[in-house]
Amino acid sequence: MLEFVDVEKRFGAVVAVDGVSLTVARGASVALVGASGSGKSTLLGMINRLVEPDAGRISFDGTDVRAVERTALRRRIGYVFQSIGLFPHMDVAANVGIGPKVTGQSLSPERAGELLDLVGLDPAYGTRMPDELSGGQRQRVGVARALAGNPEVLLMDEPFGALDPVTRDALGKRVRDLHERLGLTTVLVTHDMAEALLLADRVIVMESGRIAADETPRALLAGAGGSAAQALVAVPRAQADALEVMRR
Ligand SMILES: Nc1ncnc2c1ncn2[C@@H]1O[C@H](COP(=O)(O)OP(=O)(O)OP(=O)(O)O)[C@@H](O)[C@H]1O
Repeated sequence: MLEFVDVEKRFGAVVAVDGVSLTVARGASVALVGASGSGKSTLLGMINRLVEPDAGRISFDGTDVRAVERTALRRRIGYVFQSIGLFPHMDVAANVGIGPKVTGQSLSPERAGELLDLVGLDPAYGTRMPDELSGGQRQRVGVARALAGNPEVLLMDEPFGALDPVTRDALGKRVRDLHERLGLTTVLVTHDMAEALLLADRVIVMESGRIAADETPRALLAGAGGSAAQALVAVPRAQADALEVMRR
């Protein structure tokens, strides 16, 4: 579904993405993890042309993304990010329908309601204004908005970063469920290795713009992936061990 071939992106002297080659199969659920500044968001943003590479090629469903018009590409690729950026003067239903509206279509209230239901929000929230929602509810609206164009791919950049742990867990599970039900190909950027291990089928660890490891959660938990990956896995493992000791 997605292919990167020798992709490079520089910002002045900084090499944000340094010769990445990668394929993502249709239906895969991939997490991108790594330290701050390792190039995760830049790599993600090149898929829907928020960021243009300096070298290399990115294909979506077999076509070079540069050959696809940006609005057409973004209809097929839903995008959710941390500061979700709902339009404050538009109600929730209008915010959910903003993508189709940009391409000259309109979303019926029924469809907006269906999308809200899909992300676990009461369809009656469609008439609320964004400032009448909690942070978690706003993120759910962001996911509904990303799904409004029936995308094949869902890109998520730290979508749960600002949420409390309980809401974060619930929304993570909901997104994983939607991934299955809608047959999406999902790429999730997260700082949280535990989240990556629990939600994705494949975990890619970025380090200084390169792929340091590309493993299944099971392989990572069994010790694969090298030192950078294992340093990240050590954090949730140590927490789980500490809790287990307290329980005894
Ligand atoms: N628009 C930009 N202009 C200049 N430098 C940028 C820009 N976007 C990213 N960078 C730089 O590129 C590098 C990679 O940034 P990127 O945001 O991709 O990392 P990240 O792994 O997603 O980090 P974080 O986890 O903190 O979001 C960093 O050094 C960053 O400062």
